[in-house]
Amino acid sequence: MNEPLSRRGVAAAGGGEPVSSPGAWAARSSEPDSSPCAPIPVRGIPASGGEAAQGGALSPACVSVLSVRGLRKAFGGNLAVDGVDFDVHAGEMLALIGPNGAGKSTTFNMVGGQLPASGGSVRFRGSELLGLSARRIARLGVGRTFQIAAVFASMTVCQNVQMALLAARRRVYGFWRPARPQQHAQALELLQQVGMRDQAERSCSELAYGDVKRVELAMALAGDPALLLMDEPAAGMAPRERKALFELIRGLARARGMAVLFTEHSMDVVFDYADRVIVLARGRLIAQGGVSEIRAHPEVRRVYFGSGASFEAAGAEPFAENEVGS
Ligand SMILES: Nc1ncnc2c1ncn2[C@@H]1O[C@H](COP(=O)(O)OP(=O)(O)OP(=O)(O)O)[C@@H](O)[C@H]1O
Repeated sequence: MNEPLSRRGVAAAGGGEPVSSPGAWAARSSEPDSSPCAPIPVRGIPASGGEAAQGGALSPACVSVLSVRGLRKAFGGNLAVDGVDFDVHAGEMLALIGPNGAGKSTTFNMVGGQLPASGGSVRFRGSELLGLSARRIARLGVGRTFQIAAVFASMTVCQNVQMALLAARRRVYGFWRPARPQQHAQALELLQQVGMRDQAERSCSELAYGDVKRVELAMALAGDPALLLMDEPAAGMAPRERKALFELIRGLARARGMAVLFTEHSMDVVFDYADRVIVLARGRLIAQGGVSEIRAHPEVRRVYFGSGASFEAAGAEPFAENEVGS
């Protein structure tokens, strides 16, 4: 586990063979806003091409990092997640949206190992995740951030990232001192990537909320994840701040070839930053596709607005208008 902070190659689903380095991915992806992948057809939902997906075969860079099939979760008689299928690809920003109670958090928690599934399969780079602990899943290369950023307020920015590096390398706390110079340099490198290098020695308690979210992102990157799960990363942030955060996340996804699966209630960021969108309602996947397809999708509009309205009319903030989301 002493590998350098530079990114790992991305391993193929099923085989574990590195097929794409981030450098190679960046070279192929000269258009930073273009989606890396065409959609994969999944059970029950036609794979009508996303904007960047028109016209043919999948790009060689389009490696499925996560494959979810038939995922289910029952809470007693309530089927919170009901046979959900989707893929997330290297370098891709995939948004998981849906009204309150749709099953987004439940899905996230099953993928991240916080919640046992009732059925189905979650394969990460070919390995089954269901049944593994959250810690084990993290060590396989699945990073996670939470709605409420989890940092130690009493520690400096750099110390927080050093702790995350130690945890990622399975070092016990007693190794803190000997490991410190190396961890410090690596922490600074990560902080550079999230634009927080110049605040490394500040206490986290002094930071603006947007900066705390950047620190949390640097901590999630300490495990060098091939997949990052972000549960409402921009919750509680002002529009300008959340756009800046999503610019950063998308840049990191592209540069590292890192797949990002995120939930978000702010439709402006979903529509601006997602390569593809999957939509849950009452535990079922009702649509998947590119942003413009999802905006125009009759079933999606129906679950968000009833009938008649549109995302455009609601100013891309349907939940605020309709009080069906947080
Ligand atoms: N621990 C639990 N025990 C029982 N029912 C639960 C539990 N967690 C979630 N549920 C139920 O599962 C369904 C899906 O909830 P979930 O939190 O996944 O939805 P969500 O899409 O994340 O909603 P929100 O946007 O409000 O966060 C809801 O009906 C919810 O009441």
